[in-house]
Amino acid sequence: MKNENGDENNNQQTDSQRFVPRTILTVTNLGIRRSERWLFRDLNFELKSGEVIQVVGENGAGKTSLLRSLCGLLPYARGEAKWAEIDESECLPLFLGHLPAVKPELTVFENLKFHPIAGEFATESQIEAAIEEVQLGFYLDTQARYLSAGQVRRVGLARLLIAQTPCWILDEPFTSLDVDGCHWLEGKIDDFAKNGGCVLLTSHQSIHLPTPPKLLELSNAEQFTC
Ligand SMILES: Nc1ncnc2c1ncn2[C@@H]1O[C@H](COP(=O)(O)OP(=O)(O)OP(=O)(O)O)[C@@H](O)[C@H]1O
Repeated sequence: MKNENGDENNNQQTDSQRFVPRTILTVTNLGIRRSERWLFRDLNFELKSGEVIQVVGENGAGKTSLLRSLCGLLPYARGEAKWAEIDESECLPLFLGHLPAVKPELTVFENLKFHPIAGEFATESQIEAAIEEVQLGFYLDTQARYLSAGQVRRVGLARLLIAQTPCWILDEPFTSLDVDGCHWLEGKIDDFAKNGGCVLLTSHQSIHLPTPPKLLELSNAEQFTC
């Protein structure tokens, strides 16, 4: 895979690395079909600790379908997606979808507390700290229905701060974020990878990290009917 500059890239592998690298996800000959069409048939890649991979491609190329399949939300038609074994104290992976899955009738706090993956091991003070960090402290007990689109996105992203997982799967996580929010999220992704996390994400915008993400390209041109 190549980075945004077109160079071969072993990103996030530095001398100051503070973790033992391991392969978190191995994708082999993966194929996904929607209706009567293959989106892709032979996708192969690995996601390792410390890596950030950005899935890119035109609208309809299959980026969301890929992420949802890897998280078990959409069946794939062929091939294999194998996750590493993880510690009991971890869960795998944390998926934030294109829509942030924030329940409007729950408060900001409750949306974190009752999230089945992120909320499982988090204490109340960790949840409150996460809400402060995404600048929603004032809205802690406010029902999410009263938040703006960017604030709803921030509730979803706050889950990243409390989840005990080595892997984030993020579908268009920058959607609705203001400029400061985008910078903040880029910083969080960079920190997470530097500390041994791995991130697979889609974004139609360039992501500015000290080491550019690897690019995984999907193409409409490879789609065909069957
Ligand atoms: N529920 C569905 N049933 C049938 N086909 C679907 C369904 N959802 C998506 N598709 C088709 O699958 C293809 C890939 O969609 P997907 O959402 O994965 O693309 P994407 O690369 O994420 O696009 P975008 O950049 O627009 O978000 C599209 O052609 C779409 O029409």
